[in-house]
Amino acid sequence: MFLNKNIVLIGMPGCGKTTIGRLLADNLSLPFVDVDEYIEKKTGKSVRQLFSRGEEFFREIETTAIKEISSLSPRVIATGGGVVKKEVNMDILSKNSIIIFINRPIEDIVKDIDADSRPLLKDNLDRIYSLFYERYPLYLKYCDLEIKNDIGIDETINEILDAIKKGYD
Ligand SMILES: Nc1ncnc2c1ncn2[C@@H]1O[C@H](COP(=O)(O)OP(=O)(O)OP(=O)(O)O)[C@@H](O)[C@H]1O
Ligand SMILES: O=C(O)C1=C[C@@H](O)[C@@H](O)[C@H](O)C1
Ligand SMILES: [Mg+2]
Repeated sequence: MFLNKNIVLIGMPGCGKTTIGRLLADNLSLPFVDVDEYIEKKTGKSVRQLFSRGEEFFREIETTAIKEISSLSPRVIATGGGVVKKEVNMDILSKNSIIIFINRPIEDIVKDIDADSRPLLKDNLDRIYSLFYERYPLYLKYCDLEIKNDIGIDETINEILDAIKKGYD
């Protein structure tokens, strides 16, 4: 399949963006970029270290990273869970791309998630529910395609590939 657009994955922390993104990129023979990993490589600091200087500090770096990454296409881009908090991020990402919301049941996310490595959830895993209620409408608003990740990873990837082939509507 020939694609000249970026595929951008959005969704809650732990919904499967990185895992699915890597496999999808392999399948489509496209480069894969994970925004959190790009930021860590570029700054030489962990997301947790950057967050310790305040969320706003991290969000500025995130927006710059998104500008840099989306100027190169086509590729598969896995975003950080909070990317939808700034409209400017989504304006940049929506250019020449298919935005896919990976919708994984919150109960499955809670089972898997390593809260200690996540600045917004550390010491308060319950916060994931409030993040979910805040962000769910934003993920829906900004996506071109919503894909449920409620069975296996391979099934989810096949659904994405089918939807892209069919023109995703
Ligand atoms: N459908 C699924 N079945 C089983 N395990 C899954 C499924 N989807 C995701 N996972 C697992 O959930 C964990 C979180 O996935 P992943 O790290 O890809 O999420 P993410 O959206 O990139 O999270 P983050 O916001 O931390 O970047 C991984 O261990 C992954 O293997
Ligand atoms: O959900 C969030 O707001 C975040 C998710 C991670 O991917 C990181 O981008 C960071 O920890 C913030
Ligand atoms: Mg990830």
